[in-house]
Amino acid sequence: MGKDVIVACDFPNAEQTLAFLDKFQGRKPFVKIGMELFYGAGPDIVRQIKARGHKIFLDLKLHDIPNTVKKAMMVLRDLDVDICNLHAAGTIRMMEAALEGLTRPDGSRPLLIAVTQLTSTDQESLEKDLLIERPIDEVVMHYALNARKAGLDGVVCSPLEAGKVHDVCGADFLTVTPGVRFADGDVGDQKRVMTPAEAKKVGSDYIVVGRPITAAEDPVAAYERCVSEFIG
Ligand SMILES: O=c1ccn([C@@H]2O[C@H](COP(=O)(O)O)[C@@H](O)[C@H]2O)c(=O)[nH]1
Repeated sequence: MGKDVIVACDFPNAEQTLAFLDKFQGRKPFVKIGMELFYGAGPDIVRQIKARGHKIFLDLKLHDIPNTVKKAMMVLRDLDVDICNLHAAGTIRMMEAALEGLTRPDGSRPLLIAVTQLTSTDQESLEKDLLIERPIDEVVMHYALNARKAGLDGVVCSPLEAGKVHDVCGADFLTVTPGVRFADGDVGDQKRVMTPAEAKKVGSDYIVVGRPITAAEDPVAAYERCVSEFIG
């Protein structure tokens, strides 16, 4: 898998999502299906988008006891997506169990990546809300190393941490980075952000972009702007 822009399709139902993807007329952006769409439209939305030829990152961020996560991954593996994820905070054992569950009887599986610290978290909320009194990038590196130890393929982090994750975990360890905004854009609830051009400079493998594209007056032009800044 090479560098790419993943579009977060945070819509409440299949109709709005498919109408949005229709605007791309023949282009097949890499699609992220998150909780809103998956819970609103059900698993069939994965099959519908896959059948249209898109790659899919299923962003359900599992976080539970190892047995429950393993069993849930055994269900998700049959959806045939390209990337699945979970929270690294669930422990190394939970991540190992997830990997076991996601692996099909023939040995194949989607890529599995771990959320380190949500890009809506900053140093203040880390300390005050979560009582984690270490620098946020240190926490991200610790969770990334745990994910690598568990055998995962990479992490979700801010582009701010992508370079250091590669230094610590290796160039092949994937960095999938939300928290991306245009220089002239609204940050919203995101806290650790970079532009697509900055994410390219620091070596993010994938940028995940939602509202700057989905809420744009011309979503296809906004997508093209991301592609040209990030990939060139
Ligand atoms: O740390 C994380 C993990 C996941 N996300 C998801 O990415 C998109 C970002 O959407 P924007 O509209 O570009 O903010 C969204 O679906 C999040 O659930 C994240 O932002 N940060």
